[in-house]
Amino acid sequence: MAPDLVNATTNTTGLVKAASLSSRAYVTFLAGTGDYVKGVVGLAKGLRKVRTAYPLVVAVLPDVPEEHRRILVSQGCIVREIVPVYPPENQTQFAMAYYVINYSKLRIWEFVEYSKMIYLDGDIQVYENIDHLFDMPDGYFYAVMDCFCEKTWSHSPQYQIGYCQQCPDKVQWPAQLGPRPPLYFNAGMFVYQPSLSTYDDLLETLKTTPPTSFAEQDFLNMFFRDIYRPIPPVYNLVLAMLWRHPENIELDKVKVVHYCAAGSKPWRYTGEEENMEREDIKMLVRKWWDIYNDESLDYRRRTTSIAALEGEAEGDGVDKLMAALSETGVVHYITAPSAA
Ligand SMILES: O=c1ccn([C@@H]2O[C@H](COP(=O)(O)OP(=O)(O)O)[C@@H](O)[C@H]2O)c(=O)[nH]1
Ligand SMILES: OC[C@H]1O[C@H](O[C@@H]2[C@@H](O)[C@H](O)[C@@H](O)[C@H](O)[C@@H]2O)[C@H](O)[C@@H](O)[C@H]1O
Ligand SMILES: [Mn+2]
Repeated sequence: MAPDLVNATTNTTGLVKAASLSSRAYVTFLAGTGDYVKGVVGLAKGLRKVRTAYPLVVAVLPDVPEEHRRILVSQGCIVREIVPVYPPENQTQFAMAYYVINYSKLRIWEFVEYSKMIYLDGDIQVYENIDHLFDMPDGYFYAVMDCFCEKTWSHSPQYQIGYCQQCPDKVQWPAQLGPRPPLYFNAGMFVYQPSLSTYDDLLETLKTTPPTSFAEQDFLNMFFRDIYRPIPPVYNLVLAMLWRHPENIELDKVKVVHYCAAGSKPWRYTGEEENMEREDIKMLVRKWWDIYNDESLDYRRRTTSIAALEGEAEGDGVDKLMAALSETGVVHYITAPSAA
């Protein structure tokens, strides 16, 4: 029988109590056979560097190759295959053609073994611990407000009149365009609660919602409009903010960087696209690579096998074993396979 991994904590009476799986986790999404897997490896190592208490779940589409899945498991990720989600038949011109696969992100509402999750795009890096976001009040959808000033928004009325929610007083929203758009979040990072009823509602609603330029990001903004609560941009720096709204950003306070500006994906960075020659962009790309290349951040499963502990506790029975266990606090131990 294959050994099974358990997390165990020793409580005050020293009894080893198999802890239920932590009901919180980070989650990201990986599709395709390309190089986004580097983004996810970087994210896994970055979360380890900031010593998060929670695992990283990776929702993978069926087209993600076995080799990529193995790499993610070797970096301590929990790999979960999901079935793709497609929007209803449409002639929509997505801002980026590949955005159509991003609707598959909706599957993460089905991960109900977790009570709360923080979703992070694979092109995001976490530079300071953000575990405290899990403690925010339940019942809301937390995310950072987006910016409408990049060319990717040129289809929108906001862009055409020069309105952006990041500076709502710069260009007044004209009454003839109807009510000002509700606050709009970037869907590269959000705090949410998995729920089967919400999941079913999302998929049902999707069937009758005409797709729009920003695909699942637009859809999620519409769906969660009533419970969306903005959180500060330090939790998801949409890079364009650096040149569109520098007055709203204090770079040295940023905890999470979202490499979503054209040409900013660190693993594809050439520095040729607009704004990519900026010193702050070069510094952020270097920071990403420093973590990606840091072998000390690679995952090492601490396997204190029972056999090894029993060796230490030989002749002293279970209490010595408990003592050995409790010294190390939480241990990942592999139960020795049965002799049979
Ligand atoms: O070929 C792809 C494209 C996208 N993604 C995932 O979908 C997310 C959203 O896409 P992207 O970040 O490129 O959108 P952006 O934030 O740049 O608009 C990525 O971060 C990845 O997690 C992926 O795995 N493979
Ligand atoms: O599928 C739609 C995507 O829309 C968003 O990306 C956009 C958006 O942020 C624009 O505002 C920016 O101008 C643009 O650069 C950026 O790519 C999310 O980051 C991504 O996760 C995903 O939801
Ligand atoms: Mn992204």
